[in-house]
Amino acid sequence: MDKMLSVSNLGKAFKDKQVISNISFDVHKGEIMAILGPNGAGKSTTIRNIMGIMYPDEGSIHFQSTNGKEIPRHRIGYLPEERGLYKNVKVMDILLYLADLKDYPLDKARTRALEYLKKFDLEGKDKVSVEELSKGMGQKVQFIASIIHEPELLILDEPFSGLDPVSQELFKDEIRNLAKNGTAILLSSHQMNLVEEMADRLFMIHRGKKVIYGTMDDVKLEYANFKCTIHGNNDPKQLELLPDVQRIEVNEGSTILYLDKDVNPNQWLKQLPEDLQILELKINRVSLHEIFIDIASDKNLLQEKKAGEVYA
Ligand SMILES: Nc1ncnc2c1ncn2[C@@H]1O[C@H](COP(=O)(O)OP(=O)(O)OP(=O)(O)O)[C@@H](O)[C@H]1O
Repeated sequence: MDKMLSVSNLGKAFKDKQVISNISFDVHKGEIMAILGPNGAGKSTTIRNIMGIMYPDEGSIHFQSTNGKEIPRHRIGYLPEERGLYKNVKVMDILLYLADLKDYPLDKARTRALEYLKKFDLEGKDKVSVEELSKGMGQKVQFIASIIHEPELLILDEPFSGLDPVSQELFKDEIRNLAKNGTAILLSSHQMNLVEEMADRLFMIHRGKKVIYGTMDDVKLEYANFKCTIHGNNDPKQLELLPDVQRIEVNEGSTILYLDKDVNPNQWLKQLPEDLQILELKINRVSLHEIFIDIASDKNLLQEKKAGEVYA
């Protein structure tokens, strides 16, 4: 697959504080690559360095188009984390102004703007000034601004934050469409369910360092171990001592047993003691959300893996 963006060994410090180090990943044509991590992990700093809003202390950033040449800046789209458009300007005027800055033909931009406003339930808002829009509407207009010029590479910093579920679906569909049509997409998010549904690959960052990098399938296979939820009145100590149990979580009337990697659930179930009270039992894989929480809270789901050693 064509690499459109390569980030190599990026490092950045603010005063004495190292905020990101050794960050390396690629984004390919037609893929959705997610960068995720807890608050303060370094996602926006990484993106701002890529966008040239600040300069890295170490490492390099390389944009490459499918024709082998560097992607010119005007072929990149960017939705910054800080939302905000000029307030007393009409929606169409701002979209055309931003398209013009990207050297995009104005007649095409006008047609695309009207199409997208319709698609995002903002039909007729082209003549309204930005200050009259709700927060979500403003976010939609800013999203349109980031794609109006048909970018080859699109970078979206927290595109879903503050959106209602219907608008989230609209954004999701459009982002998928863009990827299907060949746009390389890098998005940051901490909404795991959305990332799990959409991303082809992901890069998880924690305290400025890589903890996971790979395809969604690889990540699930590697980290999404099985967990077994048992409803019943049982002694947590007995459950904790069962084979292949990494750790347990005791809730009211039920216990979740997090199992080791590579456990075969059929065989594991066969060796449960007969005196265990089972009112209900469920086996499923941990979600990306749980993997994320474990990493963010330094629990031991990844204890066998040292951060940064997982994928090249
Ligand atoms: N301009 C700056 N000066 C000093 N420290 C900064 C600056 N920008 C970011 N930081 C620090 O860098 C760290 C990473 O911040 P960053 O905004 O990249 O995190 P993030 O992963 O995007 O977080 P969030 O999900 O909360 O937006 C934080 O500790 C933050 O305080």
